Amino acid sequence: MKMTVNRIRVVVLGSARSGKSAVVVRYLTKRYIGEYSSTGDFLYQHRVAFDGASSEVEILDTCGCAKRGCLAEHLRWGDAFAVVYSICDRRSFLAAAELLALLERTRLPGCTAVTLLGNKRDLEHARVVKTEEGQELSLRFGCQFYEISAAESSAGGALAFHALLRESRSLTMLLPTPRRKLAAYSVSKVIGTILGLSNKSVRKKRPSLSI
Ligand SMILES: Nc1nc2c(ncn2[C@@H]2O[C@H](COP(=O)(O)OP(=O)(O)OP(=O)(O)O)[C@@H](O)[C@H]2O)c(=O)[nH]1
Repeated sequence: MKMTVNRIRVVVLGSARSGKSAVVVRYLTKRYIGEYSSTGDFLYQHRVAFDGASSEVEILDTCGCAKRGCLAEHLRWGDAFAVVYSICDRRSFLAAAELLALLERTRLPGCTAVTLLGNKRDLEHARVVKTEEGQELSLRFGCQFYEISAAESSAGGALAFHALLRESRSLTMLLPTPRRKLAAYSVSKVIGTILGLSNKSVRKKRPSLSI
């Protein structure tokens, strides 16, 4: 049987040092590497097969210090979003809440797969964000929620990414093409309005690095 292939673009957002790169690399390679460059965005590409279909997945690991203009581009570029915070850093949790609110304002409701990831679960002794707070936040924004540890295991992150990809693919199939085009146009306009940018400045600029 011939498999159909679709493309899913995932954007990983969150504060600096919340563990975005560790989570992405753990998911893609099953390995944990302690330190990563935080000087720019990284684009990874891989292919996954599930439910009898194959997807070309592009994962954009964003730099936590990204400027607002970059954020607007990222929001427009992505089909699905993983918002990462550290359970040991309340500011990263508050930043995650702001990102979810921004996603809600700039994407058409019900058309975008989003997951909230509370990372560094292995550091229980340093926890400052309760599991219930993550659950409540995800309920408020109607997104998925997982607490994971990139350092400890690859299972939690893999579960979270697969669930995100599955939801994104289902949404793509449900949404007829003309509506998808309309969604992208509207999103670009809304972001431009919120951040005071022209349509031109939020056009996709593809990061150079890929594996
Ligand atoms: N204990 C523990 N440390 C982690 C975990 N995930 C990441 N770290 C550490 O947290 C620090 C930041 O991780 P990064 O993956 O670079 O975080 P980032 O969000 O990509 O950071 P920026 O690139 O600055 O935005 C590094 O020292 C990682 O080793 C985890 O699950 N547990």
